[in-house]
Amino acid sequence: MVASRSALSRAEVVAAVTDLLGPDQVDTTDEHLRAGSVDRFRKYTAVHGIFDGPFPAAIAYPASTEQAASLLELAARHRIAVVPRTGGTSTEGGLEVVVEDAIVLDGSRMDEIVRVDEENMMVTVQCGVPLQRLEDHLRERALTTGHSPQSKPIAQMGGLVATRSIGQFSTLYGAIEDMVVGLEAVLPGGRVVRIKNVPRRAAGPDIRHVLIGNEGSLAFITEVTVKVFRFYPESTRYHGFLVPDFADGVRLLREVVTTGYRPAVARLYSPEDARQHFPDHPMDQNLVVLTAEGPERLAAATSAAIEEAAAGAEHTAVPGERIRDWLAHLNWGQDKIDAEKSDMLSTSHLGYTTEVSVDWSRTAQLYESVMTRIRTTFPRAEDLTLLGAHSSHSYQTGTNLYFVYDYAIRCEPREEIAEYHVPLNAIIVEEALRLGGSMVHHHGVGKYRTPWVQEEHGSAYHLLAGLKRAFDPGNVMNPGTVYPLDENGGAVLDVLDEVAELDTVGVR
Ligand SMILES: Cc1cc2nc3c(=O)[nH]c(=O)nc-3n(C[C@H](O)[C@H](O)[C@H](O)COP(=O)(O)OP(=O)(O)OC[C@H]3O[C@@H](n4cnc5c(N)ncnc54)[C@H](O)[C@@H]3O)c2cc1C
Repeated sequence: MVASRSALSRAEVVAAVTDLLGPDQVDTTDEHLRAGSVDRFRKYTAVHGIFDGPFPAAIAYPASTEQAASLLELAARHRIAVVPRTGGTSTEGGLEVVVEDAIVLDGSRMDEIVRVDEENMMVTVQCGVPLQRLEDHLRERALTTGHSPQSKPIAQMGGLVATRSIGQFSTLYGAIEDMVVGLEAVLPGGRVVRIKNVPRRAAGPDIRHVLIGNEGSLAFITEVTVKVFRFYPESTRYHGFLVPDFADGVRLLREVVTTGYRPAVARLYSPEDARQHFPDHPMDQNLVVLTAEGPERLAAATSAAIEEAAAGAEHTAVPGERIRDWLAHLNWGQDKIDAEKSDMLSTSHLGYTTEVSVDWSRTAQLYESVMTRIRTTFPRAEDLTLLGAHSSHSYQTGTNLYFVYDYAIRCEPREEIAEYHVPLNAIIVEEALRLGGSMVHHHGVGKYRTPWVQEEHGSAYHLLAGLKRAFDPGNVMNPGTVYPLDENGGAVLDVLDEVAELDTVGVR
């Protein structure tokens, strides 16, 4: 916990925010402030009503970009910490409040679908539009964003862009950074910037990327324009293959993707992970899932290529309908979140995930090394009830690994994070970095992966640090997220010399 650096008292912060927005747009309900001090990284302690603070002074709901700008001006003037939020599905501590008397800046009331431009194939929305609502709106016009993260029913466009999210059909449509055409955001201090919507340009570095993935640590995203695609639901083909080894599955995914075909879904599940989705899944087999969608002839050709690639590998086919029915229920709405809460309470058991990425040649090695290290070195390994992984997003050069771990909690609820979640997360992150991969594939750095962010970027941390220096030198925006926090509430911006040295001699 870090003390507020504002000269304003907690009551004065609340009064100033209420003066700006009016009482209907400011929430100071104790219960909401407590819940708003954490995210799903602390879902187990939260369900037990354990909140250790600090608690925000207020949750502010701007109704417009102008109001968001005046809030950020106020925050900069008085050095009040700000934690941006939209859908609230964050999993890595991005919403955790670590500085006293902060303001949670909640964009969920900025929820207008501003414009569907069918001619130029893009849609402009405010940050608080839930992706599901946008998709429903587009599907009525036979269009889609192509974005389908599992949190689609709840996550909102501002957060989806701010975290560099990715959806289940990423091999075909790309991740959010491939979809964003232009944006509007408010910088610390209240300056509004708009990045215009053009198909492509070569006017210097791509400034969209200053905002995409900033996790609220540099700016508050108020409006987003994303591409839309024609939607062809009737042409989709579903494929499933059981393969004996995880490495066989990696080879099959690589074969399909690098041959030049673009399946929509391209996934590989370890036996343990597959079993949680298909209760009769054989424990000596891994599951590869591929789908083909798009215009009929393209989907047919992709489907044929998938079958051809599978024919070159030892496998047992899974009926396509099984894959179709399973995919239809993969997303998480509020119903599943609520069911998980009551399960956690009644069973003292939960599941978490850590997602990383690595190149093709080291994917199977990373899978094996994490599984082995957790089984042999994690002191509470006997409490694990599930340990597995899947690859869910593949690229020309490699893929991601999404480790899943469930455990029975045999300690006080308050100790769960330190005893289980943090050390398990650390093993996966460390192994990914050791094998030259990235410590985070799509959930964001949040607050819990900042201990490794300098190692992640090496000599290039200088560039990331420069953005903080340029746009938020007072470290008002989401302190402790992406950039490690120092004891005075500032951001740690030094490059780790030993890692930078490895870069310059070409070891990394
Ligand atoms: C069940 C479940 C399934 C998930 N599945 C996926 C998945 O398939 N793919 C995936 O990528 N992620 C997934 N996630 C993670 C999460 O849904 C994503 O990170 C999502 O993009 C967060 O969107 P949100 O609107 O909920 O953002 P929030 O949770 O509100 O915020 C997330 C982060 O972005 C910042 N932020 C929020 N709004 C803004 C803004 N307007 N401007 C600047 N910063 C902002 C916050 O400070 C925080 O750091 C899943 C999460 C859950 C709980």
